[in-house]
Amino acid sequence: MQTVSVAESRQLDDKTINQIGIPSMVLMERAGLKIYEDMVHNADLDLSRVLILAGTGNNGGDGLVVARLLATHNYNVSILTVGNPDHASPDHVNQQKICDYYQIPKVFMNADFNQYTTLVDALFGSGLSRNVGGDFATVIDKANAATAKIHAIDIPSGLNGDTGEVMGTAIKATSTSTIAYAKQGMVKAGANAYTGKLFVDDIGIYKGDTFDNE
Ligand SMILES: NC(=O)C1=CN([C@@H]2O[C@H](COP(=O)(O)OP(=O)(O)OC[C@H]3O[C@@H](n4cnc5c(N)ncnc54)[C@H](O)[C@@H]3O)[C@@H](O)[C@H]2O)[C@@H](O)CC1
Ligand SMILES: [K+]
Repeated sequence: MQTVSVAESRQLDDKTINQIGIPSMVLMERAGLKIYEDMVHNADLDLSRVLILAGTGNNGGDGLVVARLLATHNYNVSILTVGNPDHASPDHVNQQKICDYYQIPKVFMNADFNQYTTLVDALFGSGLSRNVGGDFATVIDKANAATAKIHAIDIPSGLNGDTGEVMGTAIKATSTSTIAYAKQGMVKAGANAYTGKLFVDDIGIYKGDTFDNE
């Protein structure tokens, strides 16, 4: 399986958005659509009650697109936002406004995760930069202890995308939808216990200038 480092992944995202000119909200929509499709076609997941665990960056933004697509297809879905919304990324803010239009229910830190059949891990992706603590660690540990299965977006939160090390604590997912390429750390020995079944989603991120037209 072809893999990239976290830095390479971020460079490819940056090139796609800032040099090639595909707007980041378009990429986020495509990511959310693919992840939604991975989830609805994954027989391992029971989507009768879904909780989106959203950080305030763009990984959380992907999670909010999934929340909206589930809601507009009549799935029962709620959102738990973790972190300071005042520091949310611009795309996350836009996605939250769309979720507000659809009045997708919000729950808080005291939510009982055992009420849900599937948790979507959208806490951190390629932006993870230090060990996980505080509310993020509480939510990750509570998710892992819950009866619900977990579908992770891009990288199981807390897993180091380069080394596969656990940064304090990390989500143990049933399945992971990773964007464009798997990240190097996700294929290291032992990482499979965190990623579960891996889906690699092509969302139009730059992959090179040569095309095979045969
Ligand atoms: N439209 C886009 O820009 C795209 C975004 N994508 C998604 O965006 C993700 C990357 O998004 P971001 O760069 O916003 O980063 P993340 O959403 O991964 O992280 C959010 C923020 O969390 C903070 N943080 C890092 N480590 C922390 C810790 N231990 N405790 C508390 N806070 C911490 C950082 O300030 C970081 O900016 C990808 O993994 C992918 O899911 C992809 O869908 C590709 C396209
Ligand atoms: K994640």
